[in-house]
Amino acid sequence: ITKEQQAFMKVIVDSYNRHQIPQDVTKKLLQEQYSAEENFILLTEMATSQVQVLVEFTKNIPGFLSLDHEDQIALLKGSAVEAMFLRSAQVLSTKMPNGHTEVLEERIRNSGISEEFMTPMFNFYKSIGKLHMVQEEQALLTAVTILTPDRPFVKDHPAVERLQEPMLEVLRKLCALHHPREPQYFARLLGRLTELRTLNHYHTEMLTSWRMNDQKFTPLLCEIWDVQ
Ligand SMILES: CC1(C)[C@H]2CC[C@]1(C)[C@H](OC(=O)c1ccc(O)cc1)C2
Repeated sequence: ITKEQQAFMKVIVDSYNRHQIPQDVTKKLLQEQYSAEENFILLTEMATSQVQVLVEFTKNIPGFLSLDHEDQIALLKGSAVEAMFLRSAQVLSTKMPNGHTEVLEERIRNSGISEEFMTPMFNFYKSIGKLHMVQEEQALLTAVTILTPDRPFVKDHPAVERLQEPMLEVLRKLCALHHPREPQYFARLLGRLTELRTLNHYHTEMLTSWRMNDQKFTPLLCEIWDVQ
């Protein structure tokens, strides 16, 4: 990894670590009582703070703010669900003190999300956990996901590709460095991005089923997912 690639990576990793989910959100997971409404409110807080963290992280991706402004919005809206699942998969499979993970899983299971969405979501968490990604890989994989050129309404594809390519190159080198005995590790990481895309569909279903039961989202979530 060259000197400038190291500097490039440091910007992304520091930003990824700086913008963690506020402790008060995760702390509440253990305290609040245990009804479907309470659980939904907690998940709403969690999702809202994850979107805020996503926006901050994205702004620090080298070159992102020099993209066309409408394309910046299109990339954020197009990747929000995937980035959220990626981050919560990492939080769930690594950072959570044990006991938290089970509580969070239980709250997710009892928040009015339909069962058919649960399975693919928890399968994804397990498949991410099994990869034992290091922090740099997590940060870069999230940045690669955000800089996906073929999101809906993106006008200047080549400009996004020019940002994503160096990211992929650094990620490839990182994988070889941290997983020397698994030559296919990088390919497996990118395979997770394909699995992530399927979750977009389930997520839309989940939002719709919540709306049916007249559940309230926050303005930020309404804006990023064009609901209400
Ligand atoms: C862990 C998750 C990624 C999984 C369950 C909670 C999440 C933070 C996310 O919740 C929402 O998207 C969501 C959207 C709107 C809302 O009011 C509440 C949650 C789906």
